[in-house]
Amino acid sequence: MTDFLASIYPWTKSLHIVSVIAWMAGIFYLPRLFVYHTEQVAAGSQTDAMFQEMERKLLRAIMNPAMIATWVFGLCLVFTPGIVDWSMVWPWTKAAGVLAMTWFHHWLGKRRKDFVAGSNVLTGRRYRMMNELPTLLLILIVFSVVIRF
Ligand code: HEM
Repeated sequence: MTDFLASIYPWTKSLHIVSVIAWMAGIFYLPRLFVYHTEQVAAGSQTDAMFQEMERKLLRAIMNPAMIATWVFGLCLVFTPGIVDWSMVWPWTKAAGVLAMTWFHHWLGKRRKDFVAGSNVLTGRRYRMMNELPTLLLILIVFSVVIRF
């Protein structure tokens, strides 16, 4: 199995990076939609329904599959021989960043359901602030995996 993973390594890594890009596109865009949804849209209006549809499609059609693909290809890289040395610091900081990013994804999913139920209580400012979190996590993850301290 590890020989097989080693033989497909360039493919796994390419697919990992492609999935990450798709996932991050959604992670940054969905909270922006929430900001506009909160600040510009009246509950129950036609625009409200349109925003809910955009948010649902973004999460279900792009973000969920991209997150799963990132995890699958990322774990294949973890099990590829010679890639991860757990005695170093970077795999742990990367893992912490990735787990926090996954938590943020699920937090966004719950907030989407709030809009559907008409029970969103967060302000646009709050969504803007939360949007800083994936930026910080992205920096942590990329520095971990590239600098390899
Ligand atoms: C979801 C769980 C994830 C796992 C298990 C995982 C695992 C890995 C591993 C083991 C590598 C090393 C490959 C190598 O050195 O050849 C890697 C590479 C990489 N990962 Fe992840 N990763 C995950 C998520 C992410 C996320 C969320 C991002 C960005 C936000 C990311 C960005 C990258 C990048 C840019 C590389 C290429 C680094 C390089 O070639 O120098 N990964 N990943």
